[in-house]
Amino acid sequence: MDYVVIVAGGKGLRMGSDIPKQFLPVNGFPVLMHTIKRFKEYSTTLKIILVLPKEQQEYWHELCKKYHFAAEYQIADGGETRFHSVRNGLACIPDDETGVVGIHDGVRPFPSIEVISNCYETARTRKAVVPVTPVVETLIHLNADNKSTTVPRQEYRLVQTPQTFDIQLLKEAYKQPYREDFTDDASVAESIGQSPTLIEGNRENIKITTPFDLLIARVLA
Ligand SMILES: Nc1ccn([C@@H]2O[C@H](COP(=O)(O)OP(=O)(O)OP(=O)(O)O)[C@@H](O)[C@H]2O)c(=O)n1
Ligand SMILES: C[C@](O)(CO)[C@H](O)COP(=O)(O)O
Repeated sequence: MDYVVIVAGGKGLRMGSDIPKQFLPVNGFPVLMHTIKRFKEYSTTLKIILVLPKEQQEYWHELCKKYHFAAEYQIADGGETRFHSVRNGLACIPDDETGVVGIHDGVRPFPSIEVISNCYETARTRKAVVPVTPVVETLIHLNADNKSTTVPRQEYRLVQTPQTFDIQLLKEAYKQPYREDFTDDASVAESIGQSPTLIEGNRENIKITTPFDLLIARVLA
């Protein structure tokens, strides 16, 4: 069985809005509804686990009623960091389950169906897959004295989600204690020795982080 854990347990501090950014409207619907719809379009049999802050779950149910949004999913509680939220989501998958699990940011509403499909299919053989895009501007490194050095941008990639994994592999990786450098799921898998296969992401698959990103999302939707 394949799963997606959609993490929407964050506070959205950089957005600075009263309600967390995953609930803000983009062209008539909350961001998170766009995201869930994308995965339902990809597959009607994919099991969806939605991670939400405990204190926002009632609000989410009200939004679903208001927007007549009906989808089948299991809800898990958000944690202190993204790592903890993912771990809570993974705990909903039976321990002996086989298949692929994708971890996706609730605030990335525009992964293409082609990228989602490529992530899941590639993970069946490669076990850990990450969609990336090239760096399209000049990149500099700042040292401790704020001195800048231009670095070869072809050696870097921008990382997106969904990141897809063999279920048993990712469950094992998430048994580790939290570390600050675990900023995504590939970094957690890497630390148990599994380097990811990189595939091409889609540039519209932005992470809505700041008010500027919300403007872009309203154009892309
Ligand atoms: N404790 C957390 C923190 C983040 N996330 C989720 O991880 C994704 C990417 O995180 P980010 O963009 O950093 O979201 P926030 O943590 O909400 O934003 P900020 O860092 O600005 O507070 C988001 O879908 C967010 O809801 C989560 O599920 N649980
Ligand atoms: C997981 C992620 O979306 C990959 O780009 C990203 O690292 C999450 O962002 P955060 O701001 O570090 O939570």
